[in-house]
Amino acid sequence: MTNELLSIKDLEVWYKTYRGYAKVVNGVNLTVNKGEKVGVVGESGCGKTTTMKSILRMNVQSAYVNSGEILYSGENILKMNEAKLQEIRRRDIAMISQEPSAALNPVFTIGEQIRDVIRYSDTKKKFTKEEMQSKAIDAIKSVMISDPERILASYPYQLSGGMKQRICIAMGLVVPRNVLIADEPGTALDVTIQDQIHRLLHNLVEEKDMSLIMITHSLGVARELVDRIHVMYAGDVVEVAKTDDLFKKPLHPYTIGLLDCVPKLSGGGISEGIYGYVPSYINPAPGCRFASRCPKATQICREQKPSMTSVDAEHSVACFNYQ
Ligand SMILES: Nc1ncnc2c1ncn2[C@@H]1O[C@H](COP(=O)(O)OP(=O)(O)OP(=O)(O)O)[C@@H](O)[C@H]1O
Ligand code: NI
Repeated sequence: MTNELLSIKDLEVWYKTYRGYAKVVNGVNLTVNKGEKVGVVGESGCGKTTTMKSILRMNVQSAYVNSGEILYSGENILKMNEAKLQEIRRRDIAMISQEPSAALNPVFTIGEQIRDVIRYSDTKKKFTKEEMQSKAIDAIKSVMISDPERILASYPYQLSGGMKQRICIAMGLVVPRNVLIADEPGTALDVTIQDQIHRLLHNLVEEKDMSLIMITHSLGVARELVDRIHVMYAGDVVEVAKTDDLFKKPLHPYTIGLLDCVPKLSGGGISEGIYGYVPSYINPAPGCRFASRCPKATQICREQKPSMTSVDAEHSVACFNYQ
């Protein structure tokens, strides 16, 4: 456990809504080791972004952390003062948003924005203009964009969606950091570009020996990119395993349903997927949140929340009736 760099413990995040609290994140546990690539996989609305935004305390005002800890190098980020939190954001952990356009400021050039990231990464050191420009150029080149000078002088609206997403990656990597959180980079893009962006991210993270938390809907994408997978359903982590083990021996009925959605080269038509949808987070039913959609649900599943059980050293599942 000495290798553990970031760990989320029993995190609960609720949103205040006019109908009452939406109890979205329901006691999530998640760990990332030094240099490890971890995936968080689950369908839309299951709380991936809410969980990830909690790490850097970037959730909207109406989000409320009901309980839990987020330990980074042993210190609880949720309890840090503002100055310490800023330092972590500038130097330790970067997050690439699901929406690149929202992450870039429309009134500043790309160059101005990248130079700001460099400038504030070390407030004691004074970078010269030339130093900052050369770092910015290297960052743009590293994400496979040619003509970096022109790009640095451009405004976000002058760039394509794929370029903006690359710029966001460049901004996340321009300062050496320990952890990169990538929230579905590429969802807004076509599949070929998405794939290129995933590869690029994977290679850059490996080159710099950073840890990666990759959020995605798709187990297929996670399989290509990460060492270990956390499967998330309706605010709960329901299964954690090394990527290969998860594919060889999926245990949770939800994971098995998700795997049916991964397209197979051998064909076999379109799978049925998982029937139903993520339940409401306002006044959620007791018990396992997957019970209403689960082919294996029994009485106990509707009454008690299953806790995480280790089946192997590195494989755990939260289910009363797993395979
Ligand atoms: N500001 C908010 N106020 C109220 N509810 C919210 C707010 N933001 C998100 N939610 C709700 O929290 C739940 C989880 O949303 P979240 O964005 O974390 O899911 P996600 O897993 O990242 O989904 P996606 O894959 O579509 O990005 C959803 O039901 C969503 O409607
Ligand atoms: Ni999301």
